[in-house]
Amino acid sequence: MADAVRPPEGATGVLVLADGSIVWGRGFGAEGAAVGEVCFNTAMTGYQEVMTDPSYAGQIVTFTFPHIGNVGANAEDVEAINPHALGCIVREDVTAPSSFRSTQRFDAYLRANGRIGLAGVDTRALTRLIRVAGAPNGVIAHNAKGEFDVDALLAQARAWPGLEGMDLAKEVSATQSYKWDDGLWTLGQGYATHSANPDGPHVVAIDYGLKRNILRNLVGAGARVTVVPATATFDEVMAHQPDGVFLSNGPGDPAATGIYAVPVIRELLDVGTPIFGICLGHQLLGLAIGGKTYKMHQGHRGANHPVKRSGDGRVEITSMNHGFAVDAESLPANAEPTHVSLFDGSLAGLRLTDKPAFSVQYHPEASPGPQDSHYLFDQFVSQLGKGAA
Ligand SMILES: NC(=O)CC[C@H](N)C(=O)O
Repeated sequence: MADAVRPPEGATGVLVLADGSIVWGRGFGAEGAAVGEVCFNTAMTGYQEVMTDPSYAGQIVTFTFPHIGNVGANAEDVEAINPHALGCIVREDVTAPSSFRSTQRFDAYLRANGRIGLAGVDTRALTRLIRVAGAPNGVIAHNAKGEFDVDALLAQARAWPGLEGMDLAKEVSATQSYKWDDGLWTLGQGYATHSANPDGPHVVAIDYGLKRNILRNLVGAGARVTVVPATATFDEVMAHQPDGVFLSNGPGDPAATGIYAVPVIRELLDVGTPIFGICLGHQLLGLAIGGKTYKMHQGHRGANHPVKRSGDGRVEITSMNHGFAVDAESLPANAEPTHVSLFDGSLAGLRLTDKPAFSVQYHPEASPGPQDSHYLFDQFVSQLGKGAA
């Protein structure tokens, strides 16, 4: 590679894919380079929630919606204290924020948090490439002087092992347990926060990379919540005397995280603890009961994914963010598929027929996204009894 890799005039950012594709653009946010899997998200709102969702650790997000950054950034719409996605790729340059809730420009927010942006990209073409070829590994880089060593970036993209087999939950999880006391009531168009019901059932949430809005919804449904690290043992979970255990979402390959998570979940199932899992938590429950997970071609990431409920045939519009899935064919006889994706027929929910455990592949906490599936929090907390709201 020689002349072909000189940046075009004005290019201050680049995406280099492991297949040798080079996408030039204008860098924003932090300068530097980051390697990961390049995926796309079709949501039209919620870029800050997406960037801070720990499930995106190890990933670079292409937003298909062309105007990203136009409502700025604030301290309330975060799903974790810092962004976890490595960077983002967008069509239009980030503009000055137009929202009364904004406290900072989105590009300044990314810069302050060490995350790289790349603007001016034909995100439709990139999305088509990902759809056809599958989510590629790549490097996103930003240099204000437009100086890039493309050969080195390509070597970095090719050397990255990929998400398959990677346990990232341990890296994003809390390392100490803590109580969560911030609940959420949805009131028509808006919401109000409130403290946990001191007499509510106690939910212990295992943090594989959890989103704050899940905790708000658990408290909103009437629970008291204690969060424990991903590596908590069965005894450590039980020491909190849970009425129910929540298995969180999170990044990486469920099979890799399952090496330490599955034995704990199996013991919880054995003693009959009620369990609710979301996304990675759903995949880990699937593995714990003897099912298998697989890497999807390009995954599901967006806020308008229809799933069908097998119970009553109704359709829920859901928020999704996953690149792995539980193989429905691998489920044992005591597991019933409860939801299925109407986009590709993949498994979107399951429940056990002989134990109080259920899970969904999608994100019922609706952040960002539709609220059709909020009922799952009530379903979980109300079965725990003891004064649930
Ligand atoms: N949101 C999540 O929990 C994602 C789960 C898993 N890391 C996947 O990509 O499928």
